[in-house]
Amino acid sequence: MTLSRPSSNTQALVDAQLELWHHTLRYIKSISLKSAIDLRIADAIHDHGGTATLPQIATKIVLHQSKLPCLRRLMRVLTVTGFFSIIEHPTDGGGEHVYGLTPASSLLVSSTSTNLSPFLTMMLHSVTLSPFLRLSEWFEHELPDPTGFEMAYGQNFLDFVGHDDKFAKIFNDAMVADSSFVMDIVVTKCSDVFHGISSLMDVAGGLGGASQAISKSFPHVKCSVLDLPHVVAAAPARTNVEYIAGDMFESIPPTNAVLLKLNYFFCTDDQRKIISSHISLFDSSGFYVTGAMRSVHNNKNGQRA
Ligand SMILES: C[S@@+](CC[C@H](N)C(=O)[O-])C[C@H]1O[C@@H](n2cnc3c(N)ncnc32)[C@H](O)[C@@H]1O
Repeated sequence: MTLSRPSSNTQALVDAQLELWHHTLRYIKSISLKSAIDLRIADAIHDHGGTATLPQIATKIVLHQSKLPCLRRLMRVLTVTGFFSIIEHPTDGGGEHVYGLTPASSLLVSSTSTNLSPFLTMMLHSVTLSPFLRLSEWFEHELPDPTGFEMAYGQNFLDFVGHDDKFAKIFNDAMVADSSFVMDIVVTKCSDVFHGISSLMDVAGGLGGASQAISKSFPHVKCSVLDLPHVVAAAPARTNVEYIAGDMFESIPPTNAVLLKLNYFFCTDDQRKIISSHISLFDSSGFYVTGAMRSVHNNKNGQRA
């Protein structure tokens, strides 16, 4: 039996359907990544010397034996997307795929200082993701309020973190992971921004990971962290960093330079305006905002320095 070729119209229709499927199922990439993080597959490969077969991975993770074929399918997704590499293919005579780490999955190995798993865990958590499922509903409401997050939970992101101990731990671990990763790069590659300043206020600086890295590399900069009282109460003792309990929406203590690391990312537009108005009150020589690996340095007149 010979199959007749589809007409160009039919082909276009089927191509369009395929494109829709691709767009619709794109989340499989993120969900597979989340599974790899939760199952600690990168650790399993790393602990096995950097390369491992499926049965070797299976001995290092929590997996029901009956799910081994399913793990193989997950690894297929994760290698096709380039997240893990295939070092060796099985031969005709049998054998197993040998999997290895890529530069991206190397950043999920928990024993390294560049481990970003906690940050991805927070970003792929159902608390963070579920408001996006209601994005179209958010478009029905008049600006400025509520944000998508507020619509889903009745409070803004930072308040939610303050009221939910379990998510707060996930969130704080995420911030510590991000700080230890990014600050190593900031203090070595962007050191010029710290010259010529004598004090720095890390506004909403959490447990102070960023300030500690700055203080260690630039001892001439007096670093302080401003955060909410319950966060400051958990801050590490005996560091060169001063911890100040306060509310950034009430006031920000005067300082030579301000660091706002990741805060703008989580603030509403109104909250950003309040913070900016506090900062503009004092004679600050620097205003650093970091988020999504971008860094801005403005002088007090708003000009880029
Ligand atoms: C996105 S985290 C950023 C933490 C830190 N800058 C970092 O990058 O690791 C937000 C921080 O804002 C703090 N925060 C929330 N509301 C605050 C407020 N009103 N005043 C001061 N800090 C606040 C939280 O406790 C949390 O530590």
